[in-house]
Formats: sequence, structure tokens, C-alpha cells
Amino acid sequence: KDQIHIKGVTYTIIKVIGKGGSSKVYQVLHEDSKKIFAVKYVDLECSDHQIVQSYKNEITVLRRLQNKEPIIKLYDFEITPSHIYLVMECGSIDLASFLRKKRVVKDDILFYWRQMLTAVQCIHDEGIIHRDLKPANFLFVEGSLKLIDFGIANAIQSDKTSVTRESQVGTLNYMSPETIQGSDGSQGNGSSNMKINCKSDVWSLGCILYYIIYGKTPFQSITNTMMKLQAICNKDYQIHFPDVGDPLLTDVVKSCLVRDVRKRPSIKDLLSHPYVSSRN
Ligand SMILES: CN1CCC(Oc2ccc(-c3[nH]nc4cccc(OCC5CCCCC5)c34)cc2)CC1
Repeated sequence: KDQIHIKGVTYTIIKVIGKGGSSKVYQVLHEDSKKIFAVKYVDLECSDHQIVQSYKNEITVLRRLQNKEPIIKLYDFEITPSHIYLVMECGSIDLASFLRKKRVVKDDILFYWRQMLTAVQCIHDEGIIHRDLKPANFLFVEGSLKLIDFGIANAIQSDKTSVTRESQVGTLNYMSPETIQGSDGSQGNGSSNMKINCKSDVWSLGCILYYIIYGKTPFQSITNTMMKLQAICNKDYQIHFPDVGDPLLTDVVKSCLVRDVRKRPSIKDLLSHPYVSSRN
């Protein structure tokens, strides 16, 4: 049996959940407690100092956010010069895989939307902006959505070695216009103003909500990368919002996909939007 030893504790590998460049996520069994965990393994051999630091930053933030419900639990970790092991709670399925399998029932949309908003609000409250939010960053754990990562360290792809990889790593479909145009101050070329930069995550959340409602992201049909980027930034390119019989819901998704950052709502605004606040 393949086993992993972390801080002197033995875990038996059940299966590979996902693979990244230099990282893997396993579903493991903790022998003593017979509990299931997810172990994220990062090979630091061929990782430069920058990458090592990015993983350490991700761990620091993950530990700081441990008391927040919508953030994935970290139980233990081990950092050596050659590898990093993170023992985390194991979810049932990530949102990307879930949405590929089935459409969301309309009444569940509000439930998921509220949880995604509160999860992203947690990292914003810690001064973290993800800037690369997509369904694969959200995980179902006992029926509730939790944020798996904060966009600080490298991304993980789903382990579909056999099937063609529909992984969402590196997808541009959720990227905000200001991130594409580099006017969000992330390259230090402008205001590092938190209030404005948080809005990039609101755009991405809007793309996720759009995908949940309509089964595709707003610019998915534009396959040419350059054309896609231009359309995302082009104020004259109208995104269509077909009626789905819930004007409040279409109002929410429309408001997130406003290209003018100043006119785009904040997470706080979205949590007090009638769609969210007027229903139980
Ligand atoms: C395709 N198939 C995959 C297995 C399963 O989905 C998951 C199960 C557990 C998990 C997970 N739990 N704790 C986790 C802690 C960290 C990272 C995690 O995933 C990372 C990455 C895995 C690939 C998909 C994107 C997220 C973690 C995540 C997906 C069912 C669908």
C-alpha cells in the first residue's frame, strides 16, 4: 500500500485527486483514526525560490483563515527543502467538476451564490485578492461550498490523465477587463487600492454565476484568445442575459459583469442585494 508519512503520522493513499505542475493532491486514509483527508504534495526540487515562497505565503494565509467557516481546513503540514505536505479536509467534488456533470437547480443557485460571496469576503477581509477565481477554486464539503486556494501558489488541475483535460487552470474565461489591461495596480502600475482591486474577484464571481445560470461563461464561445481578451475589454461588446424568469438573479449577474470597475458592486453590496437579502 502506498503510504505517506507526515510529522510521524502515517496516511495511506487511496487515489490521486488532482495534479499540478510540481504538485499533487491525494485522497488519503489516516490509519489511526480511519478518517479521510486530502494531502497536497508539492515537490520543491525543481521549484525556484519564488515558487517556494509563494507556497509558504499560501500556507500562512490558509493558517490565518482557519477560523473562517467557508475556508478549507488545514490540519497539519510539513515543509522540508525538498517538499511540502499539507493535510487538509477532503471535499466530495470541486465546483468545476460538479458543473460539468449537471446543471444547478434554480433554487440552489442562491445557496451557492451566498456561500461563494462569503468565502471571497473572507479573503478580502484579510487583504487578499484572488484575481484568478474560477469554479475549480470552490469545493463541496458536506454540501457547503468552501474556497480551496487563494491564487497565491500554483494551480492544480483535475487528474483526468485518460480523458482530455478540461481543466480550468489558465482559463481566461473568468478574467476581469482591468486585470487583462493591467490597470488593476497588481503590477504596481497604479493605485494598489484594495476597494477597486477587490472588484476583479467580483467580475470572476459574475462569470461563475453566469456559467451556473446559462451553462457557459460570457465569452466562452470566442475561442481565439486575442479575440476573447478584446471582447472582455470592449465596452461595445454586449454580453447577453437571456431571461430566466428571475429578474433579481439576472440583475445580480448583470451588475457583476459591468466593465467599469467603479460601477461594479462590492461583495458587501452583493450580500445586501435583494436577490440575496430578501429571501431566506
Ligand atoms: C474530477 N474529480 C476529482 C476528484 C473529486 O473532486 C475533488 C475532491 C476533493 C478535492 C479536495 N478536497 N480537499 C482538497 C484540498 C486541496 C485541493 C483539493 O483539490 C484540488 C483540485 C483537484 C482537482 C479538481 C480541482 C481541485 C481538495 C477536490 C476535488 C471528484 C471530481
